[in-house]
Amino acid sequence: MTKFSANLGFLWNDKPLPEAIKLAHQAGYSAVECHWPYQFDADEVKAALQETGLTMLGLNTDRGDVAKGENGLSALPGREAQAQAAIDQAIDYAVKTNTLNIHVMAGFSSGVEAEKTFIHNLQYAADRAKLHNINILIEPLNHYDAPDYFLQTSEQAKGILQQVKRDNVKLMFDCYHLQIMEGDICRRLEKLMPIIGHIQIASVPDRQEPNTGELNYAYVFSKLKELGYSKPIGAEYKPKTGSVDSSWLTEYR
Ligand SMILES: O=C(O)[C@H](O)C(=O)CO
Ligand SMILES: [Mg+2]
Repeated sequence: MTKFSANLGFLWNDKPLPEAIKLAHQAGYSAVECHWPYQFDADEVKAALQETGLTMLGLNTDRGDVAKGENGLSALPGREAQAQAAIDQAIDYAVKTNTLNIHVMAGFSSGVEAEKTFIHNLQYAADRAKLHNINILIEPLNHYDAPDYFLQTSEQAKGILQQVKRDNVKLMFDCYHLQIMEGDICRRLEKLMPIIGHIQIASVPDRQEPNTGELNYAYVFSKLKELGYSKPIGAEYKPKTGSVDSSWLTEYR
């Protein structure tokens, strides 16, 4: 049976996070994940997780000054202090809510110095997260939604992970972004499985319910089953009608 995690950055994101967790549980999700939970009291989030029995699979580091267009800090040379403060904040929240993974956001940058900075900040994050059994994730984003984002492909991510040299830093394989940037999803899943920490889905190209669009997720899920992947898959999509309808879940379970 394929299990799914509700991404509460997109699903029920008009509700307070503790309420969204309960709605995800009622809708039949096996886990939850979020984007930036920091405005919500960690104790209340933890209580909702305990009440529902759901696990929070992931949260993101702060993006920086969003009004100025920032989308992460960890690959920005000269911003190490802020990037590491964002990592500390994420670890603190993850510890309080028993969250399993932290997505360290790179930001808009490019070049050798940006890569060195990203690797250095990832090592900082990995060593601190390890003390709490938390994994660090890095995620390539597609160049339509996040033009000039530092990390754009799984090949680039693999090279970064080889240089970071920490076993608790993994790839967040978002099928939506990687279908747009590289395609060949099933072969890539197979090849990259040893370094994959979490998988996310949405339809391509509209980023809506996964049972529409150019990617055949029934086939992708059968491939994941064949590969022995049994963790919940992150449903990170924008509901077509604006309100969440999880009836697509029954097609894949
Ligand atoms: O947009 C995504 O795919 C993400 O997973 C995210 O964490 C925010 O950029
Ligand atoms: Mg994603």
